Amino acid sequence: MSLLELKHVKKNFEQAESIETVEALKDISFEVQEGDYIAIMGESGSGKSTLLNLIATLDQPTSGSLQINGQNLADLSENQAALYRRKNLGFVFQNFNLLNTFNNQDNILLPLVLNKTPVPQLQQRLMPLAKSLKLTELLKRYPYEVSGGQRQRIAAARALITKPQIILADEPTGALDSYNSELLLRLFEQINQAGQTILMVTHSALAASHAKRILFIKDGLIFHEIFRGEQTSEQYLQQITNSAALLVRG
Ligand SMILES: Nc1ncnc2c1ncn2[C@@H]1O[C@H](COP(=O)(O)OP(=O)(O)OP(=O)(O)O)[C@@H](O)[C@H]1O
Repeated sequence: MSLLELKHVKKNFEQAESIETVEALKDISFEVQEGDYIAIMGESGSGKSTLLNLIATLDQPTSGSLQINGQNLADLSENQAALYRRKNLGFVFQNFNLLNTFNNQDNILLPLVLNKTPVPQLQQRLMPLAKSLKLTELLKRYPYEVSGGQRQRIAAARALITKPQIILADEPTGALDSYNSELLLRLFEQINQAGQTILMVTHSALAASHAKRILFIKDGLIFHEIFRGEQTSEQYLQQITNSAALLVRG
């Protein structure tokens, strides 16, 4: 059984100011296996965030189905969906909301505290993650005392600390310089090798080249798909750049 299965997913938005319906997703079908690392690329407005929001149960499809571990997401009540999100999903989104009244360490630990994780486990989970993201020195400081890139790394640590089965990342490196991007992508690779599944929306060919598989979305449809396979990093990056160019032209 696939971890995630989307069948003929369609999402329309009615616009308040217009009689026209926006067909954000027209007919999307694909499967995700446990341990996959998938990048989703596409022009602005092609439907990437809409797709991620449906998988996150933050929105419902107009038609079609989404199943996770064989469970149809449409059958979940609001409470069950909230529980599913907290237990199974980690969100690494650009608009990180860190709490300025908590120091960085408490911000990262918050999801574990909410899950009532036993206190001895808190530090055991925190320390390796803080080390990989080079946050150890910043733990006692407050979010407003660190840089934007550091804040984003803290938000990523908070999303990853529960070891979610699926990580949903929307432009996780969008606001990061190359040093911070590299740290985050290296961590994504490590946790993927350890078995966590990642779906990452990105505009960056370099970020996408860390994924094993890339879906190119155009006008609400999957336009093209590529796999890393046995290619070298250079060959893969070239293939991504060519595919992205095709997306604009095709
Ligand atoms: N809540 C909404 N109401 C109306 N239209 C929407 C809504 N959300 C998205 N859309 C429209 O759906 C289409 C897809 O938007 P989406 O945000 O999924 O694109 P995207 O590929 O993530 O773009 P970007 O790369 O710019 O973030 C766009 O035409 C957008 O204007």
